[in-house]
Amino acid sequence: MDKVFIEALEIECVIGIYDWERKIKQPVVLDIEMAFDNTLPAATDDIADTLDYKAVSKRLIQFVSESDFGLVETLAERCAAIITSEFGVSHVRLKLSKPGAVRGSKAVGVIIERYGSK
Ligand SMILES: Nc1nc2c(c(=O)[nH]1)N=C([C@H](O)[C@@H](O)CO)CN2
Repeated sequence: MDKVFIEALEIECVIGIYDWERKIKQPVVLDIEMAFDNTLPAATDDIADTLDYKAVSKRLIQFVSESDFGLVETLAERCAAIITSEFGVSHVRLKLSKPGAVRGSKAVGVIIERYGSK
């Protein structure tokens, strides 16, 4: 399966279940793999025939930076839903990391895979 990927997209947002976390912004990092067909854009060399990683990144930056969920699970699910519903992606694997959330770890978070209707 061909994939477009976005690696280590860091975005600041309100995220966390504790009172002190509701008052600050913290970074989350997204690693995303999205199914697509590489053969058509490779034949036409036209951005209109592919999944534009810049457009996906801009949409997620807008959404995540304005979000204020408690759990990383909720934020990850909502990001995956945007990718499948708004960009017509048939399969997405999304890793959402929260660096520095647990002392001694590099990051914690969730990895989810979701399928779109297309
Ligand atoms: N599975 C999860 N566990 C925890 C979460 C979470 O979002 N999902 N969040 C927290 C706190 O917000 C933590 O990140 C603060 O350091 C704890 N466990």
